[in-house]
Amino acid sequence: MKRLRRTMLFVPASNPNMMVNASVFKPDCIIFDLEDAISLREKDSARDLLVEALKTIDYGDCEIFARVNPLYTPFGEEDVRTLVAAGLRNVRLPMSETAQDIEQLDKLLTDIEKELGLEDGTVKILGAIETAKGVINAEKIAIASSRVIGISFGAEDFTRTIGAERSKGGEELFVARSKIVLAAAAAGIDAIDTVFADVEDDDGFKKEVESAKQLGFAGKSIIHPGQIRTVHNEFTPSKEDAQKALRVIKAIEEAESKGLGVISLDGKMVDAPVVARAEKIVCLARGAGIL
Ligand SMILES: CC(C)(COP(=O)(O)OP(=O)(O)OC[C@H]1O[C@@H](n2cnc3c(N)ncnc32)[C@H](O)[C@@H]1OP(=O)(O)O)[C@@H](O)C(=O)NCCC(=O)NCCSC(=O)C[C@@](O)(CC(=O)O)C(=O)O
Ligand SMILES: [Mg+2]
Repeated sequence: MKRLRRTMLFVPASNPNMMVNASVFKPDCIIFDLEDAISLREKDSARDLLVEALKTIDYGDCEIFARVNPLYTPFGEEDVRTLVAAGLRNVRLPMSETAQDIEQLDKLLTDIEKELGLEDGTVKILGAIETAKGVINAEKIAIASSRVIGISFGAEDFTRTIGAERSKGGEELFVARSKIVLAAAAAGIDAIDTVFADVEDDDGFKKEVESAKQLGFAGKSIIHPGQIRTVHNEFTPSKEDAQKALRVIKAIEEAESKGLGVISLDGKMVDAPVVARAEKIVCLARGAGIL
């Protein structure tokens, strides 16, 4: 079954309280952060803490990622080596700007897997795109390695690199968000939308979540457990939609057995794209336990 990545909750890897409690809130994914939420002084101690957490805490069904430091920093390679040895299987690479950035990580992972006796390709990559250059290269980043299971958008750094302020309407983000969705769709991987930093602005957050769904993202990076419910509500089909999708699939199966490829159901045409959409709804609904 396809993994749901509706919510990816950032948790600073220097905060034991948050690290222990993160899965209680039931995000689909947890991203332990070693990059921007961690000061230079704490880089080594946060990595050590995360190793302990990976070895000792049961995070249940949550998919675990670590946002390592970029490989061009003094910390990146050490982060990847130490954490994979401790059991990490998903690396989020910040500041992914070119296919070469992903290829460099891919090669490092191949070496580490060999050293640890792991199967080649065990560790997956999520390419975090957060600069103008990264957005321009999104298609190449998305297909740079078979390890890439998704690409994400980081609007805080992106607006900085294009010299814009982040606005409530998000006009400055529109092209980049769409380009990332298209690149992910063409590669057959997930696109994950940006964080929304104002944890007290519920209305603004809801609008941004709605537009993320409308644009085609699979989910959203978030920074606070209070943001989980809004995202899950938007990205989970209702029971009614799921039942309707099942009827569509059943109807087309019956039609196909009679040699028909297109039919009418409740006065609406059902053809291949409608069926594909219905299958996606059923898949999401099953993953979320609705069906
Ligand atoms: C914002 C705040 C400080 C507020 O803290 P506060 O303590 O005031 O919040 P409260 O409301 O008081 O918390 C109530 C209870 O929830 C617990 N609780 C809160 N947050 C929790 C959490 N995340 N995980 C588990 N537990 C949590 C808390 O421990 C407390 O538990 P308890 O004491 O037991 O009651 C906090 O949330 C936080 O640190 N967030 C993560 C920040 C972070 O990681 N930033 C980096 C990633 S973005 C970035 O880098 C930009 C990017 O790179 C992105 C890209 O590229 O994608 C780009 O460029 O765009
Ligand atoms: Mg960033």
